[in-house]
Amino acid sequence: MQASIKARVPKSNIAANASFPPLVREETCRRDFTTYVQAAVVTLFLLFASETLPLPDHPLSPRYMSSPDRVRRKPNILVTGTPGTGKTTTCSLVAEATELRHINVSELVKQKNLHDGWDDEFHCHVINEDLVCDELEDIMEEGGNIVDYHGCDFFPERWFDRVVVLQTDNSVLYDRLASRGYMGPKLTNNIECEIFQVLLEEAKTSYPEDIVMALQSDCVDDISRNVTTMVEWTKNWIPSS
Ligand SMILES: Nc1ncnc2c1ncn2[C@@H]1O[C@H](COP(=O)(O)OP(=O)(O)OP(=O)(O)O)[C@@H](O)[C@H]1O
Repeated sequence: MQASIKARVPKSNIAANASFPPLVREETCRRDFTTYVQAAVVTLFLLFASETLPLPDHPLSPRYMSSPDRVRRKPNILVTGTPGTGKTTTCSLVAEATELRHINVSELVKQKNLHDGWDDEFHCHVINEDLVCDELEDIMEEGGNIVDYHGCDFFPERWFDRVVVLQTDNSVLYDRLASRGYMGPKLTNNIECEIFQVLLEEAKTSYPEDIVMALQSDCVDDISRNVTTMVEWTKNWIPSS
């Protein structure tokens, strides 16, 4: 989960330290007792100061340190699944009913150029996962988001309280994607992805199993039932203390 680690470190720190890894490693090996004492004093000072001072983006600043434990007042939901399974339709309905902020990652990537160019074979942008995580870090920490993307293993695990994987019968999905103009490898790859339940496996290996939920999305009734389930869950969600 390199992206998640990187996403926790403010961009400015990543840039500043980008050329230093060899030096840091050497210095670690050479540490003596005095260096440890100095580090402890600096750490204690920063911890004390963090209560009162608006420290800049330092790895020991409150922004960095409190991230994993900060209590969200509203939950974050990730809705994932193969393209065409109904993520955007479902998320926009849930967002309307709950006032969660709908984040369509594919749209965000296009709008903010969070990509490494265009893939001619699959006719899509090549997402830059680090840029996406950096872009979303602060709003995800606040909570109250429903994130929609056909992938899930690069987001930090701590962002989500519930991960929903939408699934669609292969023949239904084939027709849906074909009617959207998908063809060739883009069409077959997505259908294979659905047959082998790639997204469900990815979700189960990336998040605690008890927050991952698979929901069928073959017809309009399924959408309506799934929206009701997710709205109910959101309304009953209790922040962990
Ligand atoms: N359960 C469903 N029943 C009927 N139609 C559906 C269902 N789910 C999605 N559709 C239809 O399939 C098309 C694709 O839906 P949608 O854009 O919500 O999927 P998506 O998973 O967000 O796709 P992508 O990942 O490409 O953005 C839309 O025309 C939508 O109306």
